[in-house]
Amino acid sequence: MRTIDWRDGHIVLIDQTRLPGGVVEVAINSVEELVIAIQRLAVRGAPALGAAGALGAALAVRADPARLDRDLAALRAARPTAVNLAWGVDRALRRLAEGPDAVLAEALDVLAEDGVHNRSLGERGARWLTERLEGLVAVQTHCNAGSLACVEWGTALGVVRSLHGQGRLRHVYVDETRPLLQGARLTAWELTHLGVPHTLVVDAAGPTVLARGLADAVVVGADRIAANGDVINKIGTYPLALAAARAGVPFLVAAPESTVDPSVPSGDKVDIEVRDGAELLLWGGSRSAPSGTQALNVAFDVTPADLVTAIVTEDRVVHPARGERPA
Ligand SMILES: CSC[C@@H](O)[C@@H](O)C(=O)COP(=O)(O)O
Repeated sequence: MRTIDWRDGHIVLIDQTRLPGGVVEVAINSVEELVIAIQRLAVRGAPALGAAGALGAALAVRADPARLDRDLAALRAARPTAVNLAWGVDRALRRLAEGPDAVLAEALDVLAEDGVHNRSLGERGARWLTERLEGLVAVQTHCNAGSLACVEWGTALGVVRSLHGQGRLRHVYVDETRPLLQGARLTAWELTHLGVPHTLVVDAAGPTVLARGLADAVVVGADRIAANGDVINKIGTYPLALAAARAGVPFLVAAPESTVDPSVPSGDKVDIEVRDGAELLLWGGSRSAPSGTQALNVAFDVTPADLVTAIVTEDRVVHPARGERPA
């Protein structure tokens, strides 16, 4: 089942806020509804946001032409950090002159390519690891870069799935990924369904997992990759990269080419999303900090290129720590 798809003239998506409680599908009939779904993280993860952008553009061009510019601007701006969202909008609009059916066809191509690209980059990432590591491989990951973050298959979890398929995977350590628990709720849910052995740890334990030699590599996805190889991903990725360097284990980033943004020279130029402090201050509806406490809810961080051992995409491997640039 795809995370996001087009059915009977509208978008359907799995509401990720409802997992792991249950798989609940939501129908999206307008750009306005889609923007809300993106902002509340019902659909999330960079490649899935690319698909949402493309399908959202298809919805926009079928609606009232007087709203088109406003709808497209709202869609592009729904979340600022993952470059894939605006990329998906622009990709579908390439065929605007041919009419709404052509825009939809282009959007559906984006969805079809997602699974193909993810399988390819997953295999490339697994090969990169098995050429360097002996025996069974244990992986540490962060956030969710699985099929739920894409249309299907997954990026970092695509690497994990390839390793698992080859009988080369020992274990996956999953950071819970505060404050919205994409690791605990989504990655652990996916790995459970795949029959992949895994262990959940609090985010702060990630560096200790590496220091104790429990994981042989860190494998994560990305929301944006700057031209110099800086990697922008879920907050908490950068500490893992520091710990991986200290422990001498590779830090591997698995992402499609659509996540590379040649227009951004380095990570410090990327708009990092700051979300509502309530996500930190409330826990299951009750306060986790005294009333009046301020919260800074920074949703992403920048891992400098010199800590990124390799980036694998559907087309290539780039080694930023050796000075290679993705763009
Ligand atoms: C293949 S998904 C890569 C990233 O998008 C993922 O690691 C991530 O940081 C997602 O953040 P989210 O806030 O859940 O959209």
